[in-house]
Amino acid sequence: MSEPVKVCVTGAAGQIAYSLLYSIAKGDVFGPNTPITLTLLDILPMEQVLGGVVMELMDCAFPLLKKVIPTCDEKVAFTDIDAAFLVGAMPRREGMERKDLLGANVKIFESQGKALDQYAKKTVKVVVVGNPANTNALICSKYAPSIPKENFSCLTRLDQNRAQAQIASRLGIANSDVSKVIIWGNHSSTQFPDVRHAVALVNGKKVPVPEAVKDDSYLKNEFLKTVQTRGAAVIKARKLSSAMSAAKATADHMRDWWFGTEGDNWVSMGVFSTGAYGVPEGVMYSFPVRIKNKQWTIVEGLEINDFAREKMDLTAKELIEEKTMADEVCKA
Ligand SMILES: NC(=O)C1=CN([C@@H]2O[C@H](COP(=O)(O)OP(=O)(O)OC[C@H]3O[C@@H](n4cnc5c(N)ncnc54)[C@H](O)[C@@H]3O)[C@@H](O)[C@H]2O)C=CC1
Ligand SMILES: O=C(O)CCC(=O)C(=O)O
Repeated sequence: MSEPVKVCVTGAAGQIAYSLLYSIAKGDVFGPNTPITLTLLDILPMEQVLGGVVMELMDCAFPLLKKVIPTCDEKVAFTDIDAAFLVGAMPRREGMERKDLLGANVKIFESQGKALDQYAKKTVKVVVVGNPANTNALICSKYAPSIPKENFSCLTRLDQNRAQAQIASRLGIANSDVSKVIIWGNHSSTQFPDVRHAVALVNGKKVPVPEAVKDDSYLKNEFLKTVQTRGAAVIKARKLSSAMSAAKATADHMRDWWFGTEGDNWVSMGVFSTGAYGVPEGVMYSFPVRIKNKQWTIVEGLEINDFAREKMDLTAKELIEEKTMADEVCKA
């Protein structure tokens, strides 16, 4: 067996972590032969709950799990880690937009950015889940200048999975028979779920999704709205935000970053924009990426029509506004 991968999960006493820790410890993310040591960060009032999570992890008797360290200290949580799942943040409640969380959550990511900068390996891979995820990831990276910007990302895989599942259900095919769905932009209700380049396997044949669905109006309206507002719909129904699906998507995100994407397939990740597809530089924007040797590259050359351009610009505008607000919060 190889050396253990050192993994930190923040918000470890919360609801997403409850599912995510199971997946990580079982080997779904770093592979079935990779031992893991876990540091679990949460805040002091959650210390007792965190203790319960540690007991349960122990009682699972996972073969790969070598050590579990619960802590409320960022130094202990981040020292020498290889991968960070930054989940810990306040979730929104009914009636709120995710950016309403900026005031409360952005400071967490300023502090954790500084701590990652000081204590984590420079090769650490960071996925930010806590909302507003794109802007939190941007702030975290800003305050960790010694770690390459490419090592920071935010979760839009849940939106990708939602879009994929909607199309599969519409076509009556398996989820795995839909690929190359793209999420552009912010993990918010302005995101642009784009299936113009997506492919469906129908009766053994690969067909472009728009051709298979045969309903442009559905794809431009109902489908878009359903994916954009899925988080709010779950909150309305559960009175709690998505957790199982968020954990599954987080595990998918890091697994693909760790092991790479297959063939010419791509996945969506929020990453630092350097201007691809006319997206403004300096925001964390979700793009289609291919991954090799733990490095992502944005898929080039996809055609952007007027409809897509408008949607992509709208979500970029929101991210620029969030960035300004976040910088103000950090200055205060
Ligand atoms: N990007 C995405 O696709 C998704 C993002 N989310 C977001 O993930 C975040 C967590 O959601 P849940 O687990 O449902 O919330 P939760 O409230 O169940 O758990 C959050 C945990 O974070 C902890 N926490 C708060 N401040 C912290 C700090 N400074 N350091 C470490 N831990 C801290 C809390 O004590 C709590 O245990 C929320 O912001 C939610 O909106 C949720 C679903 C999907
Ligand atoms: O919608 C929210 O604010 C919480 C969970 C979330 O981000 C989602 O379900 O997409």
